[in-house]
Amino acid sequence: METSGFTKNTKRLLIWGAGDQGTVALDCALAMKRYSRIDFLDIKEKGHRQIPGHTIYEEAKEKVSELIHGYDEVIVASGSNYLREKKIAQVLAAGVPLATLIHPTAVISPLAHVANGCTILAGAVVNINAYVGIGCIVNTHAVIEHDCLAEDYVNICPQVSMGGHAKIGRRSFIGIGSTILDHITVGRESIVGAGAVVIRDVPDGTTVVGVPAKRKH
Ligand SMILES: CC(=O)SCCNC(=O)CCNC(=O)[C@H](O)C(C)(C)COP(=O)(O)OP(=O)(O)OC[C@H]1O[C@@H](n2cnc3c(N)ncnc32)[C@H](O)[C@@H]1OP(=O)(O)O
Repeated sequence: METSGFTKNTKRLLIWGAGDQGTVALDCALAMKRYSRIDFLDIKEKGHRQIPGHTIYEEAKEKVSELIHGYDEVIVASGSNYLREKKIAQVLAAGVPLATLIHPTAVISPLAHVANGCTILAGAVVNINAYVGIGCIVNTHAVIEHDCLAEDYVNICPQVSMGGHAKIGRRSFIGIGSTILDHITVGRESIVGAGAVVIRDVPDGTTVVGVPAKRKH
């Protein structure tokens, strides 16, 4: 697991995205007691939101690189897998470290791998030999069982359960409360609807819903 050197309350964090995912990231970062200062970056149209105690900087293209260099770590907080990937690429290109936010109540096996830029929320479990790629969201109380793979930029919603050896392809979205049986693969850029039970492999670019999950027409 990469935690980029735990030091209490000394680092400055920039959260890129001040929407719902941004405030959830703030909550997680505060619980970690790792950051001395936490601010936001977002586009102006959304900028009427106030988050007391935290500055929301306007996201102007030409200023992004300069601004993020004023912080020790950046987390990209967007529910869109595409936007997260795009913005993470900008952060990496600027040479600023990505934060990895792991809520203190999440249980991560020391033998699991959580890549940089992930947000792992309260009560989530990542079990032994599981691998979670760059920029994933593992939401509240999701369970990623032993030997699972979540490729880069996956969004795993609250209360999702993945049985052992299940796999989720890059940029897929796994809806709230769904279950992926052990040894099942969900392809890349696929969507699993809320509450679905996935009992067969899902091809790339496919949306499935229901119990058992079937392709949505
Ligand atoms: C912290 C957070 O809030 S994290 C976010 C949590 N949110 C989620 O997990 C939402 C996940 N999204 C869904 O489940 C969505 O319904 C999707 C992506 C599967 C489909 O969305 P859309 O393409 O907009 O589908 P739409 O609402 O038009 O429904 C199309 C059909 O699929 C059915 N359907 C849609 N979602 C589901 C579902 N989860 N389970 C079963 N059937 C479904 C609808 O009933 C409808 O059926 P009909 O044509 O027979 O009437």
